Amino acid sequence: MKIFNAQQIYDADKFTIEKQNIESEMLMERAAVQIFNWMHLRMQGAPVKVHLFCGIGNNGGDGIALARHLQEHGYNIAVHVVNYSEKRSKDFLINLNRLQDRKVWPNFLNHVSEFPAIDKNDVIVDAIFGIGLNRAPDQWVVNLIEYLNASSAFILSIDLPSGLFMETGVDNTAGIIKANHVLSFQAPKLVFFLPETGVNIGQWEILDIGLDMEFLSGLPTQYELMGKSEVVPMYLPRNKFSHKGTYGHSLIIGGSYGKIGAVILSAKACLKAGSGLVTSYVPSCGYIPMQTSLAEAMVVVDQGEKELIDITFDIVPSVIGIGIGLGVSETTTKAFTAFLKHNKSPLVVDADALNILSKNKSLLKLLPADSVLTPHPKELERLIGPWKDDFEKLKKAKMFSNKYNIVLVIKGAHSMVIYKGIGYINSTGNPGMATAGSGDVLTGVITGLIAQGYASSLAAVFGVYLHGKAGDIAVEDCGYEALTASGIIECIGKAYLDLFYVPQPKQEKEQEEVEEAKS
Ligand SMILES: NC(=O)C1=CN([C@@H]2O[C@H](COP(=O)(O)OP(=O)(O)OC[C@H]3O[C@@H](n4cnc5c(N)ncnc54)[C@H](O)[C@@H]3O)[C@@H](O)[C@H]2O)[C@@H](O)CC1
Ligand SMILES: Nc1ncnc2c1ncn2[C@@H]1O[C@H](COP(=O)(O)OP(=O)(O)O)[C@@H](O)[C@H]1O
Ligand SMILES: [K+]
Repeated sequence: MKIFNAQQIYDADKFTIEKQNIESEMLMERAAVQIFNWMHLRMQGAPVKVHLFCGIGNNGGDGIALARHLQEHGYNIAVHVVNYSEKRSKDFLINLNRLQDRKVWPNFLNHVSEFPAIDKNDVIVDAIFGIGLNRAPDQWVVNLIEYLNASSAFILSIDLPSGLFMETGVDNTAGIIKANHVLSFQAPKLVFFLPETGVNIGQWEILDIGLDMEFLSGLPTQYELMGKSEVVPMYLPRNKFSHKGTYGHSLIIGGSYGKIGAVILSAKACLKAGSGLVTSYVPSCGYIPMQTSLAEAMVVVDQGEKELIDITFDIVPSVIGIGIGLGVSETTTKAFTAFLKHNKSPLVVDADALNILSKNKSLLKLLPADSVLTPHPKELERLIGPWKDDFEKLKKAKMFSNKYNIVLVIKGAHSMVIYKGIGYINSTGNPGMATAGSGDVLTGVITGLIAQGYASSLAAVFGVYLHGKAGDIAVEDCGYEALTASGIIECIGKAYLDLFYVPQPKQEKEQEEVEEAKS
């Protein structure tokens, strides 16, 4: 699913209005009706107090139009206009008049107003600012936002939580609504997925307000949300007459004394992802643990007993995953440097190999084109330097990826793959995956996909999706706390199966169950 910037949404609004030959307030009406239906379905006329806080732009207009529908259906509403500017939008005014025609008189708030009392059981509709916020809100509006956040009432934000900018970070985070639920128009917004801004969003949902799909699908975007329908076409089906050589030979290089487990996890995940053959390359102390815990993998040992000192081997791997459990000693750094100088295989670089690259930036140019780097945020900071907010982080990450011609996987909740200026945002995964070794599993999965012939950028996007989906499936049986990296590996197979799972219509399923019970 494409993620649009504010200008693209305004352009789509304009195009739709012209093509459908409608007034702009019709779009606002569609938006308001959709939100009303959403609320009505859940509230079923309940006499809960609904406070609508409406700005004076079109986001506020949505709120005012919604108030009319709620009032017409007998809901207990209070409308507060957050009067932060004289420049009321045309459609806001149209809807304000319609509301006043129905004898609903909003409470106009300004910098000297006392804020209305709100009970924790009330519902707040946040229609203060939408995608049009272009400077920090005045202090009294920040105070109001803080007041609403502190109320403990359920907050439903329209389009996006007020106070978030579409294309830059926020200095004063006190001025951002903490939404329990966001109803966003047409497509999710980038800020929903970034760690600094995403924390303000509980759940989000998309409402279709009928913006022209042809126009939207023709827009080039810098970000894309990758769900099942985006990744299924990447899947490479297997050929009946294939053999293990068809699916490549992965080499997993890493490990040091006390960290052989990382290589075991990675190699196991690589096999489960479908690599035809897997060899691990470890210091000699890793020989027995590798051979006893993973029968399917071959093992080549380094001359070093406790760490890698000379990375040489006589196999020709299709792809190499390197860095897990490696350590950053001077000896290993030398061995890694020498390896990079003669290596010709595609690389997936993780963990300590990234840390060595960060300390020796001149090595970056030795990476083969389209190598995949998988840093978590701390490793990323070591590679690209600090950032002032998530938007600057993305800008720097894109520059880094372009400069070295690499695929960058920024790990975290909603891991993002950066490649050729585009950010592919992952939709799977859960907080149970914040556990030791889950990154090692990801390295194995991506390596295993490249071995099978996936282009490295596709392997990164598809691999991140599968890894997260495996975590989502695994967590269903054990809960967040008990999820382990091994648990994720066990569900890689189910994550593949899920790609092609089509839920059965309920009736059909029930019928089958009846037949089964009869027989
Ligand atoms: N026809 C349309 O364009 C539609 C727009 N929709 C709504 O319109 C919203 C965007 O509306 P607007 O562009 O009017 O913008 P907003 O309502 O988000 O912002 C209000 C206006 O206040 C001004 N402003 C920005 N920052 C300010 C600040 N810190 N202090 C004071 N004033 C500030 C801006 O000039 C902006 O136009 C969307 O988020 C969505 O909710 C929906 O009604 C659907 C259709
Ligand atoms: N809250 C979360 N939601 C979704 N995925 C997560 C979350 N926390 C961590 N992950 C995933 O788990 C993995 C953790 O990797 P990493 O930090 O390298 O762990 P380790 O070094 O222990 O292997 C990444 O793929 C990341 O995206
Ligand atoms: K809002």
